[in-house]
Amino acid sequence: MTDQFTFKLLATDGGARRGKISMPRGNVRTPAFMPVGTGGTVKAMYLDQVRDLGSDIILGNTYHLMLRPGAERVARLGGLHDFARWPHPILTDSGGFQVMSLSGLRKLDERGVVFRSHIDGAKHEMSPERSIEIQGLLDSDIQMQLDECIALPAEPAEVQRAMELSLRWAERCKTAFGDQPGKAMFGIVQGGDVPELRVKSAQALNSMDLKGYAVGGLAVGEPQAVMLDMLSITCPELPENKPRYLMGVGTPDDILKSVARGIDMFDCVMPTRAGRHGLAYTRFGKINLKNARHADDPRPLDEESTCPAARDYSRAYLHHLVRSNEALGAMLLTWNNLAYYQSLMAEIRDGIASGKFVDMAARISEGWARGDI
Ligand SMILES: O=c1[nH]cnc2c(CCNCC3CCCCC3)c3[nH]c(NCc4cccs4)nc3cc12
Repeated sequence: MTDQFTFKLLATDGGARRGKISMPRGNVRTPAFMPVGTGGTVKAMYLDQVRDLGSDIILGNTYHLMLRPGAERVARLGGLHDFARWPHPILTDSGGFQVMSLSGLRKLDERGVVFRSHIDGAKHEMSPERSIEIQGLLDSDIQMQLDECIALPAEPAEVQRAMELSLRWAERCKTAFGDQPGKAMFGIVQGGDVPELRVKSAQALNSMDLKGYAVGGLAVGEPQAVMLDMLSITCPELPENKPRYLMGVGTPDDILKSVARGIDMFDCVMPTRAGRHGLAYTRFGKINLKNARHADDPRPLDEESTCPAARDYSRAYLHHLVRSNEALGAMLLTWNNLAYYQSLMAEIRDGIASGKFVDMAARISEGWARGDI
């Protein structure tokens, strides 16, 4: 048990890192995949299942929770951990990214973002200070700075403006967060696909001596090669004794290639959202259970999996559930997908610890390419 927030680098293998984040509510083995818990729940899952799959930490969704049921109400009810019955670490985002992608009428300026709720149209103001206050009311263990993430491609001048605004907001978030020993506030590196802006953003955040660093502004429409190039430029500028979180990433292939470039933490809606849309992630690649070719297939998704959803149900049955829009279809495929992602992360952690990351990554990628699934 610890009352501090610490990161320990346990092993490296090329650019890949094996580490451990220690917090009062528990430890996070890195590289880690963080399931997205939107309204304090990972959709279509019980949180006990999420935990049993090997998830050390989940994401709380600040934008949704501040609108409904409200951050002050969650605080009155004891904070998000008690509210959702998840006693382990929670990382909350600032809410800013979803304001930009979910809410209607919005205005962004130096003070922050003014927007209308997509639920009832009510007007809300989100400043860096208010975002940190909300994340504190949720009793979040890792809080994210408010930032401005712009879609790519974008004009370099626009990339620079958003990056410099995000740096000023990082300072304000650091001040608002203050000194909370068992918790962390992570800065977010911006700079789009412009190398010198990425370096400038990383170096400026570095000098703020934060407890962790996210790489933002990626997986927003650019090709994977551009994303990977930006990681190769950004990660070396970040302190090696602090965790690095690549926001919104990604596919299993994205994760393998990003771990190889020094990333420790990932979040992505893909495994959960895809599960609700009939898509199964397996070690043989993706399988779309909506496809009629599965209608008579008695095989499970993966008979060697330890996850019942992958091992015990025929593809024919899963196809039937998905085609009939049965809730159990979404439940079983979400369960399978998160189990696959967490098994991939466990294999990655073992590969790094045994100095076999490159061979392991090659073997995993060949499995996806096998086809005939
Ligand atoms: O610079 C960024 N700053 C802040 N957030 C970002 C996010 C959201 C990460 N997941 C938040 C979760 C919080 C809890 C609820 C679910 C989201 C990104 N997601 C992506 N790509 C995936 C994308 C998803 C949608 C459009 S692009 N790039 C991102 C870049 C940034």
